[in-house]
Amino acid sequence: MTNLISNIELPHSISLLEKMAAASIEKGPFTYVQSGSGAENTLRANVNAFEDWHIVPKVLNDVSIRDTSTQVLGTKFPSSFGLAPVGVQSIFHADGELASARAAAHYGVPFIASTLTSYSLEEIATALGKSPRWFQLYWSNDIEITLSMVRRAEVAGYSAIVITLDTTILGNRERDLNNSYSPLKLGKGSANYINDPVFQSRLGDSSSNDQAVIKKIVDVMFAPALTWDDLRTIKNHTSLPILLKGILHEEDARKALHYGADGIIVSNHGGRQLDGCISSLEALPPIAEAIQGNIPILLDSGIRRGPDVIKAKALGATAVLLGRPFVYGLAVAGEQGVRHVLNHLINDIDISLALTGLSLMEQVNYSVIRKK
Ligand SMILES: Cc1cc2nc3c(=O)[nH]c(=O)nc-3n(C[C@H](O)[C@H](O)[C@H](O)COP(=O)(O)O)c2cc1C
Ligand SMILES: O=C(O)C(=O)c1ccccc1
Repeated sequence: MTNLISNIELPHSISLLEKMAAASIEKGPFTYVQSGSGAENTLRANVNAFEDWHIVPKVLNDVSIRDTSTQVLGTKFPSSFGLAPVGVQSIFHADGELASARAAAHYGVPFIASTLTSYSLEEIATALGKSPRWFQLYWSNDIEITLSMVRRAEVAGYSAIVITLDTTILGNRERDLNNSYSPLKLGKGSANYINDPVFQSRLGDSSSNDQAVIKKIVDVMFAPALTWDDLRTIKNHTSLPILLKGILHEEDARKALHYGADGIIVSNHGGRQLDGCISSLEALPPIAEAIQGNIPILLDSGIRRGPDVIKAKALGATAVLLGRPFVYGLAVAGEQGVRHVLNHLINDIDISLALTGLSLMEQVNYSVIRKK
């Protein structure tokens, strides 16, 4: 790995940073973060969807003092965005999630730790100190492993569980297949399993055989047989709020309400799962209509700049999550690179709010946006 760790000036646009990341790390991991599934139609649609909406700014509103924050289930999002769960971050930088967690903590930006991390959820919690954190659960087909991870997340101070539902199986990522690149098979997303007492108890004699451990993780990590009724199990075993990630259909938004979800995340996994599926921003308005303000709605997939956050808020999102951009910062310069990306977006969001003619993010609504 050849991360550029120096005092060089980092660029103030994500597309330039993406190019630097491509030059900083090997082709396999770079393609892993950049690519989407199939023809990458949804990957492109996620970004392009923001061009279908225009902000209609207002003037003479005294925007001298501003507040871009929002609250989601008792967690403060200082700039209305948090970091999306991204697994296997040690393929981008040796410090992996510890670097991105420290950068998030520096700005008080909420961090969502994936199940498939390179460092354990406890190590990530230590890197975060008192900074806000949620745990993203890949519900295992072994329910005891699932519940064990939820218990560990509670103990380590995670204040919500995000259950990702769009990954019943992995999407068809052609460019990764062409590179024969699979971080999981390299054992890069194993930390939460090998540190789990229930998972360990499942290993028996094979606990010292790395390949056997990886195979066991791959065997248990997803649960394609899951149904809505299974959500009751988790609600019976934790008092933490539950958010459902990967909702795109308004009927599912209604079901989420019916089954007692505390929040939803409108997401297509950054165009990495079903290619050809709807962009997150296009999916948002009917979902906001179905939810009627009953529970918070987060959105990810395609957020790159401050105006994107204004548009998502105007169409009904409470807050948004950032995926690839912070990973590009991580690949280029570790914690400092992630800090750079966060600082840049924090400023861009503040500037965008002021120039929309509003002083509070909570004032952003449908009246400041128009469809092209
Ligand atoms: C390298 C990479 C790894 C990811 N790993 C996970 C994961 O472990 N769990 C999860 O729920 N989503 C995962 N995602 C999806 C993100 O949480 C998020 O939905 C997506 O990146 C948002 O789109 P954006 O990259 O356009 O911002 C991953 C995304 C990337 C790029
Ligand atoms: O790549 C992903 O989108 C993802 O969710 C993931 C993360 C780590 C390992 C395997 C899949």
